Amino acid sequence: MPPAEVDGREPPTELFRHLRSTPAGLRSREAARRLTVYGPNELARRRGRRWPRQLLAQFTQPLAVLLMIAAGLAWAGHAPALAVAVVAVIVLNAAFAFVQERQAERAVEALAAYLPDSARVMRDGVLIEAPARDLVPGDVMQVDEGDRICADARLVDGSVAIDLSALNGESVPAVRTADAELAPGPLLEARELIFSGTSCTAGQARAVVTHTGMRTEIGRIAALSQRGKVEPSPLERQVRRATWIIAAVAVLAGAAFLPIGVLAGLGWAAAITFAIGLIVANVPEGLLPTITLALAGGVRELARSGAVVKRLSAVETLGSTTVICTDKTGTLTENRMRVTRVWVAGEDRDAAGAAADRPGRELVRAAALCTTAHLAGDGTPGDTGDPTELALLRLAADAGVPVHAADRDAARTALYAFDPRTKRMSIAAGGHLFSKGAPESVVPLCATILGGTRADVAAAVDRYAAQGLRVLAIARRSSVPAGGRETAEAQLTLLGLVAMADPPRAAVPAAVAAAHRAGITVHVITGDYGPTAAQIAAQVGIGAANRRVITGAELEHMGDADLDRLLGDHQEVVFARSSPEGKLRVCEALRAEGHIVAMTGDGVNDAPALRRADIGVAMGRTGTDVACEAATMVLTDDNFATIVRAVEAGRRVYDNVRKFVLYIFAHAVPEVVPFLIFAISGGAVPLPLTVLQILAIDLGTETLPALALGRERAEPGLMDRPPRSPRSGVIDRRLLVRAWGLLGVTSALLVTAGFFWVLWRAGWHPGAVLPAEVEAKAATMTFAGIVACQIGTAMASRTDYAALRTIGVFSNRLLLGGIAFEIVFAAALIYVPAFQPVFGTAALGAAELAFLAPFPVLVWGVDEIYRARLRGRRPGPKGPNGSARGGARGVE
Ligand SMILES: Nc1ncnc2c1ncn2[C@@H]1O[C@H](COP(=O)(O)OP(=O)(O)OP(=O)(O)O)[C@@H](O)[C@H]1O
Repeated sequence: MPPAEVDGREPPTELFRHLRSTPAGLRSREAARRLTVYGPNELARRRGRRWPRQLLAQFTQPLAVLLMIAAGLAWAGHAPALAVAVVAVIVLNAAFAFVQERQAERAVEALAAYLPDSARVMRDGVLIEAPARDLVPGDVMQVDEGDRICADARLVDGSVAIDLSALNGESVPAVRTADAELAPGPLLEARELIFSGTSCTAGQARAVVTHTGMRTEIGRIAALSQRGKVEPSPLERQVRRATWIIAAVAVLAGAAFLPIGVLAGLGWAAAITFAIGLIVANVPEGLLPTITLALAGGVRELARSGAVVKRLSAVETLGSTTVICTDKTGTLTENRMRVTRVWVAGEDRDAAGAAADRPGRELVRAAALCTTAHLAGDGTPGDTGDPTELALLRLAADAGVPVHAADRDAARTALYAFDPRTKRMSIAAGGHLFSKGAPESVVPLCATILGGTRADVAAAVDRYAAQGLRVLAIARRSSVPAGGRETAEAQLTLLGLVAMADPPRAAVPAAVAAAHRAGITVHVITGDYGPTAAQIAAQVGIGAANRRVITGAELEHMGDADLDRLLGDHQEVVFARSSPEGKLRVCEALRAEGHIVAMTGDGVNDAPALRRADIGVAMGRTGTDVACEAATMVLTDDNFATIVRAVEAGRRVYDNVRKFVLYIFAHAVPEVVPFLIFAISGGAVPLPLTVLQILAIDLGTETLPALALGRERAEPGLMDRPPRSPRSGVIDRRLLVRAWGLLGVTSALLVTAGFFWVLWRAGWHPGAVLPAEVEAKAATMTFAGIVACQIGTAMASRTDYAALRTIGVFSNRLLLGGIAFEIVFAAALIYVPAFQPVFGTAALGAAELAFLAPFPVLVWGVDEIYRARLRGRRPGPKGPNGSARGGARGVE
């Protein structure tokens, strides 16, 4: 039987009774049973089908309406075949766009699975990490600074500050405490309650879960999670604008064709038909959904390689990243700390001999007591807590003075949590105060230094730091005066120093080098000590010879102009002992200089900088939920190398979008030129292409190769180029010149040659009237010629700069399949007798096919020459002045 409904405002003992739970939590069998009764702790997705409306929207969007008007005109103009064909265009496009958008949506929704929420709950008397969806009423959960709260609960121990902005829009954190006076009033203001959807910004507490899933306050308000909202990216907006411009040009061109066609002797009805055909052919209606799908493909691929982005547009921003500001611990390094040296009783020892005498044992014990982490098996199934503290607990265990978590926690009478500003933490136990933290923070609070002078301590710190070791000072006080943290953390006795190694991740040096080749500057912003951070930076190749180290204090005193000069100086900087404000300042200074900044962070205090950066990068493993919420991208492996991979994926997706835009644009010229010839000749030349043939190209032969180009692999040299300027549009002059001027004109020449060749062979001369079969054959030659040229264009579009052989002529299987389909489709229209009268085609003979055969190679070849010339002219990316726009060339 499920426990009684509670409102959570009862006193704890009563609440536990009602919920049939205890401060030690539920047994896992009972929790599993409750899960089947209450259902998973999730917010139900909006019910009801959305797809009918989404599908309908495809038909009511402006381009579809434009095409419908065209169909109506065709019908009114007694061209029913054309009207039906245009309606087919509309229906097929809508279906296509609908499917693509659904896929894109699904890709973003699926991301949630990569970032499962979890909570720490007591099960069978042990604190474990469980999926948030498994929480049930009666569970006792622990809430720490930075956690996202995933159920409504009543505090039973401790106190926390809660950011309730998701529920009431109030951005000032509210204090919630277990022993608050019970007072009537609105639920959200109850001082003993915490709510799902809010986050903990400070403190630590335990709470008993009262409501889960849709029964929580946020479930009731039905404010659904915003995660993964699909919003148009700058790229999509640009393409939408371009689509409109092209549609307008097509309509204008169609309208201009009307009088020209009539003058050429077409007659009004035929002229209108052709005008409509031109419009329908040139409106790039399929472009936008294809781009959305390409971005979604990028999102999916990034997620698989460890970078979960929250919106499609991030993929494209990533591609233009110019600066990465990374922290050190866990991102550049493995975050697997191991104490290697200690300084105690005036001497330097290795870890094995740390506790050889009494001062050593006292140091090691004090360090281990001043922790809140748990080693595996010591109250938790796996290691939990700060790796720095785990290293201290392990040191104590290995040195023979183990500190057990349960004894430690029982003995503790006060906890002054780690403060990233002061960089130290303290606890009180057994009448003593124990402090540990950064030496600059702890040593000044010490009245006594055991085993040496302050100068000895400073020398030891620098010696360790120069080896890249992280140094903690450990101190003790034999009394705990009343009066709060500041009074307590004074008059300390320094017991010694502990130095720990945290080796760089294996993949990082190569990733840093790749970032440098790609013209990206890497700054380190870390809480650690300058010389330690500088040593790690040197090990992974950040900063090379002119690496600058700026401490938090120096940054604070630095004026804006000096900071701008420092950052604009083409050198990589290590910001050590940095504060969250410092991080934000560096971020803003870089952005003001026009940089696209990717900034990592993990703590609650990093949230503002993560929000301000172009790409806020949170650490999925060790980062707090608050940081993950604020970030645009979450790394599931916390690895710096993944950021660089994500930049590469962003560049590739952007490149691929350009590839299919190029491909789709290129056909306009060979389609329009034959009409122009017909019109300019005043009808002396037969019509080179029927309207339905144009539509067949647009709809039938072209779509699959275009999609396949969106899946092209990275081009060699992709990461040897400087970052793309964020101001440059996806459709730039170079693209248009290449699409229309080069590929388009070449195709138009070939296609026209084919057309006239057929006429010439039949003995045609200007003004001559030929049999209908000959005219049909000539038009079919134009049609087949355009298809053949588009095959060449597809191959040419596969690379932007590189020669095709460097990526392999046959390496894009999808494209080969698309081309095969294109050929079969075109052949069907040409040879199937039932289609011939509809499309105005006639069978081509061996001679015509032989004439067409070189077309693809010629178009592709011309583009190969163009790209080869481009490569010759472009400054080599690895040249001495590799043109990294605004990027420091730290290491070459
Ligand atoms: N649990 C801890 N207890 C006491 N002091 C700590 C603890 N963790 C870190 N420190 C001290 O605070 C300093 C800054 O730590 P912080 O966690 O802010 O940065 P970090 O992990 O070294 O670097 P990064 O910002 O690159 O992740 C450390 O160099 C250390 O001296």
